[in-house]
Amino acid sequence: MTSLLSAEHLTKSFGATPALSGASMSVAAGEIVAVMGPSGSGKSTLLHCLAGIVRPDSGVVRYRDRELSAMSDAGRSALRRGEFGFVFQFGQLVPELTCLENVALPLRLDGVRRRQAQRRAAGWLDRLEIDDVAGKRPGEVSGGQGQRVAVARALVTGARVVFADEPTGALDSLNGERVMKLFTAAARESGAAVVLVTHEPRVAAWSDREVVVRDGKALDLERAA
Ligand SMILES: Nc1ncnc2c1ncn2[C@@H]1O[C@H](COP(=O)(O)OP(=O)(O)OP(=O)(O)O)[C@@H](O)[C@H]1O
Repeated sequence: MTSLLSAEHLTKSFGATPALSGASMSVAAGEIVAVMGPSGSGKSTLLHCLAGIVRPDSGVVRYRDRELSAMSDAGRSALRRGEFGFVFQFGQLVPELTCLENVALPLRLDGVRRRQAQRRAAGWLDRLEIDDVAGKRPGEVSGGQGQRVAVARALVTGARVVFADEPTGALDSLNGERVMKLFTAAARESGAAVVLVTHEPRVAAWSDREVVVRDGKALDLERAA
């Protein structure tokens, strides 16, 4: 399978602490990949390098035909805005905006007119089964609803890759399952690839493939069917 996004032999240290020591992995278009491994093994650092947030000390990150590791900060920011979406453990929604406005925000930043942005945002809220929270602010909704808003916001611009770092880490298992079910269905429907960092096998079970990170190295595992 040709890869959409790949990391080859990444190394990254924070001071004297090595976070990555030769990590490689790849993601195909539309594929959902879970990145697993013990605490401190380098999962988040690998995700941040793949997403162009952190520049590795050595090694190559490629997205399509572009080498992220060789791009300027401005070039990587533009790529992130245009092609990538993000979901973190705590949704990181803008508290002053309604849920609908939060989902519409990336479109508004891209210059889409308010009415059209809100219409598209409403479609995503509907797809994630949270149209009832459209007019509420993030502080007025449950953790699971907030994470579904964050998923809608990550997908609304037509992102080709969504990076999710412990997206269900703050939820109980029932809500976590619900978020993963709707998240993976929405990503598959829009053809977005997902790179999902998680500790939890139940969350990883929603992926097509698992990559295990240990001591800063990544091991690609085929999912045992
Ligand atoms: N910004 C930073 N400054 C200093 N050290 C860091 C930084 N980010 C990560 N590290 C260190 O790099 C190593 C890998 O961290 P990373 O967060 O990538 O691991 P992780 O597998 O995602 O951990 P967890 O599952 O606990 O979130 C750890 O030893 C961590 O302490």
